[in-house]
Amino acid sequence: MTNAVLHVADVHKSFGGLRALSDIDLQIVEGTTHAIIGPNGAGKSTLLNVCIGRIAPDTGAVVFDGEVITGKRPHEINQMGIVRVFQTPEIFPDLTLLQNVMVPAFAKRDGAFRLNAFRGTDGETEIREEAEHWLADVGLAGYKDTQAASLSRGDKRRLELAMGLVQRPRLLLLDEPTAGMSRHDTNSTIDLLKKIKARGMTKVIIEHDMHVVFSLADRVTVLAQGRIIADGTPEEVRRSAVVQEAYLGGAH
Ligand SMILES: Nc1ncnc2c1ncn2[C@@H]1O[C@H](COP(=O)(O)OP(=O)(O)OP(=O)(O)O)[C@@H](O)[C@H]1O
Repeated sequence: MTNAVLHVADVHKSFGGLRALSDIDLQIVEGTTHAIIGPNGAGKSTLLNVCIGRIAPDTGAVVFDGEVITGKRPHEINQMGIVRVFQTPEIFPDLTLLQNVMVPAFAKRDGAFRLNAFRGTDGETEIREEAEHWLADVGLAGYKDTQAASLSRGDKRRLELAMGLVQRPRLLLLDEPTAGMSRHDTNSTIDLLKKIKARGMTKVIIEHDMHVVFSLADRVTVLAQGRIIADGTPEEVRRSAVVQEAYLGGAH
């Protein structure tokens, strides 16, 4: 048995007559960066949503740190240490960057964010310092009092990452971290994610950009039409005839 942090065990999910996930069995090993790739409609988002409790599988289970999490609510799974960032920008545009990072820090400590949390509470200094630390970590220390709405797309992603890191996740799920970014922003995001990778944090990345996948992943799982068609090192996957066929036959 491997030291899997997350085990997706024999998961199936249909939407009406459409089989979005079939026979999915996947292990995410502690300390690795594991990419999930596949053509449009392959089932990547559905799989991620099953892992964070937003979608219930028809059969099968998700086991996190030895505990079955299937059936738990998304916020419970989040509290256990699975943090998802990106895809939809989930920042607070009217708040400053510092306040944005303080919100999940409060939520992590208190189990929920209280509207009056910014007003002098016992832990505010500690939480402020924690938020400042993670803003600096993603390179945004100089903008802590700036309103989040004014950030560039790349910097919004950095902010989201800080909001995820402040929760000190056991497993970080990155949903298309470079979608819609310029090559320059993509490369600086890769550098940032490499820095986080060097600390040994376990990460799952859903990504279309192969440059990002091959720059970061230790292991790659390829989905097509709801099934795992390949799983291996980036080199093994790159050379796989089945994978090449799936991509040539698909939208990419
Ligand atoms: N809530 C839903 N109701 C019905 N069908 C759905 C639902 N969510 C996803 N699907 C379908 O399930 C299949 C898998 O979708 P999913 O979004 O998981 O794929 P994906 O690999 O993330 O695609 P993309 O790369 O385009 O985001 C698709 O055919 C999609 O249309």
